[in-house]
Amino acid sequence: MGHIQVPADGEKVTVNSDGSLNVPNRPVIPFIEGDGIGVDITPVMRKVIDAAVEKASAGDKKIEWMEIYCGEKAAETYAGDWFPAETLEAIKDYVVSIKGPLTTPVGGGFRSLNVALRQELDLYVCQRPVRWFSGVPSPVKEPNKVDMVIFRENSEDIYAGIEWKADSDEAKKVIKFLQDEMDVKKIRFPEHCGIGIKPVSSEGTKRLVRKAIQYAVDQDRDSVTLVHKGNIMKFTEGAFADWGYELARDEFGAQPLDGGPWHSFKNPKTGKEIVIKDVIADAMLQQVILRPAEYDVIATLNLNGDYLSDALAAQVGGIGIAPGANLSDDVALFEATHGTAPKYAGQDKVNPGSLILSAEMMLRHLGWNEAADLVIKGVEGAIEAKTVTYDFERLMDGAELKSCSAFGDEVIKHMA
Ligand SMILES: NC(=O)C1=CN([C@@H]2O[C@H](COP(=O)(O)OP(=O)(O)OC[C@H]3O[C@@H](n4cnc5c(N)ncnc54)[C@H](OP(=O)(O)O)[C@@H]3O)[C@@H](O)[C@H]2O)C=CC1
Ligand SMILES: O=C(O)CCC(=O)C(=O)O
Ligand SMILES: [Mg+2]
Repeated sequence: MGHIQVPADGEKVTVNSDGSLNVPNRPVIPFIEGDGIGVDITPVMRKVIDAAVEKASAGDKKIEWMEIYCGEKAAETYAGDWFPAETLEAIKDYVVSIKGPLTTPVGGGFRSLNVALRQELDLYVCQRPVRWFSGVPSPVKEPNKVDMVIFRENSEDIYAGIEWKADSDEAKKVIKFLQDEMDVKKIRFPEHCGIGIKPVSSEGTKRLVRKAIQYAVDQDRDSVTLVHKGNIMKFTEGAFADWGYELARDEFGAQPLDGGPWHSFKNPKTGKEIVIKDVIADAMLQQVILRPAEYDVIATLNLNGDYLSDALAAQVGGIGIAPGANLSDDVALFEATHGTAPKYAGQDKVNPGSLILSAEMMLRHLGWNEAADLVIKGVEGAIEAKTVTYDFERLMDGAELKSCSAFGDEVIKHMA
């Protein structure tokens, strides 16, 4: 049975044949509140975005929010169904949505609903910009040099969820197949061994790297770095780098630099050189700390991208201020990088910045740039005034501690 209440006054965002969006003045935007701190941050995000849209359009435009359900609230609403089909349909049908974080149990229990949403909707790009806002406390000396955009592959890698528990019939069968038919002798302890499979394809890699390079072209960026662990996982992570370079040559006319492996090509829009390079994932984690100015757009596989997202966020103040988007060729689902932070749930305490900035990305995606600019102005103003949530306050001298909702009000105040 349906539980989604469609707002009477709104209209759908639609996709034109060239992929551009038709955005009415009162678009219906589905939102998932989210588990844990979702109850705190989602209403604050909505209030901030409504204020920005109203101010930017002098009241001509308004988002018609439509609640859709996934996770704990879905289980309550849909008699135990954590992942209602109606929710998936709405995200597809309404084209642009936003979600709070959803809980995933560790070890046993159900698979990640966040990952399932990305897979079911083929939201193959996870785009996570990482930039510093002046005044945000950071553990590094020059956080202003961090300005990177992660393009994390969202549909493949070990996140595909092809794994079997140790001692299960399936794990035993796969191990026996590997030993008997593939001559595999390297499983160190085959008796009680869990098995996971890591699919990485040419198609999956190329569609992700294409988006990353196109972004570098459109946004006048200097480089795209392919991050991989190809020295160890040659046919998955190594192939990711090879296919990335191949795509850069075939579709963007990149040529090897000094005999390779790095490549470069001229940005057709600016005439400036864009370098395509690759770095091995472990080295990358120290490079981004020691030499952040050398990295710009990053294209990487699913697990590397997950690790890099939180690590890079720490350099610019933590995952309280780390936004993101999950994108297919036509559907967009915006979400913060962080999770449900259960110990803070319902306390009106955490930083709503990540979800607010995810919504800021959503406003730009809709073409509502004036409203997006106001959100940035408000966030910058609230941080500069040192009126911040606990995560920043504990690291800043002379800051005034604000609750989650009071920080949202500060953001709105500083839009003026
Ligand atoms: N996309 C999604 O929906 C995601 C869901 N998850 C899920 O969330 C659950 C909890 O995961 P966990 O590993 O604890 O990671 P979380 O990201 O939920 O929290 C880890 C820590 O990050 C800090 N943090 C997170 N969000 C904020 C915020 N808004 N403001 C300030 N600080 C914040 C807190 O640090 P401190 O303790 O220092 O204050 C918190 O304890 C798991 O079920 C996990 O699977 C995880 C990531 C993404
Ligand atoms: O799905 C989850 O529970 C975690 C996902 C995650 O960490 C991420 O997408 O960054
Ligand atoms: Mg993560």
